[in-house]
Amino acid sequence: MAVKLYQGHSPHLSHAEVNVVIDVIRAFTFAHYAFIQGVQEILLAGTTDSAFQMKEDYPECMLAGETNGLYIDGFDLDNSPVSLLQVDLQGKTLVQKTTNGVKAALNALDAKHVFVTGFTNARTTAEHILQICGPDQSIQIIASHPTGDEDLACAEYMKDILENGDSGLAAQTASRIITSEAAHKFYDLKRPEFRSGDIELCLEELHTPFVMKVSQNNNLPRIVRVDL
Ligand SMILES: O=C(O)[C@H](CS(=O)(=O)O)OP(=O)(O)O
Ligand SMILES: [Mg+2]
Repeated sequence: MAVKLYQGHSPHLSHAEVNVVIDVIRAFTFAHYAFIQGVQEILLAGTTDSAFQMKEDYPECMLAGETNGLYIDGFDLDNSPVSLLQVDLQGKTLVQKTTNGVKAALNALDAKHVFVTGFTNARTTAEHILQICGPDQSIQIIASHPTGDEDLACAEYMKDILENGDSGLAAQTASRIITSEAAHKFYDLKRPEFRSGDIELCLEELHTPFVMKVSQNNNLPRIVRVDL
């Protein structure tokens, strides 16, 4: 199984059997918790304007996301997984717009299967890929933060599972996440808009029986839940 790692919003990718886009802090941890809270699907928006356009086209949907990590005026939700714990999203459609993960996912659609995950669903996603891929198939893992270590650590963790069947890197990966540059602001008391609880959720591997796959129906990329 050929597993290659990339970093950034738009690395030069070949066509592959599988692309996995990683965003630990916080886009795809947020998405994971949204599915746990019952969301139906998550449309991917590359810009704030396109998110508002989707809201016009689909008035029932809810807008979620951030600019520079902060809530966007006119959105229903920000990009905080903690904020979702009290929200019932049963049957809802979200539109998600974020700085790194969503952009990288929109640039990684040229593959037979496209998955997204944070650390919370990384092992489940890697084990699913082992089930669906043969030994000669190509897998590309994209760490979406252009310079951060959190997504790269998670990508290396998944690569280890894919190549060695298991990984003893979970604790080391969690340590790299919590000490990453992107995590610092969540522990800065001068920045109350960032909650340390978000990082705690980003660090906890969950054992939920589904993966998050990007479907490209009618040219509108969306994350859907695939039950295992
Ligand atoms: O919302 C987030 O945590 C980040 C914003 S920043 O890179 O930390 O400023 O966006 P994401 O697309 O989830 O990495
Ligand atoms: Mg991130």
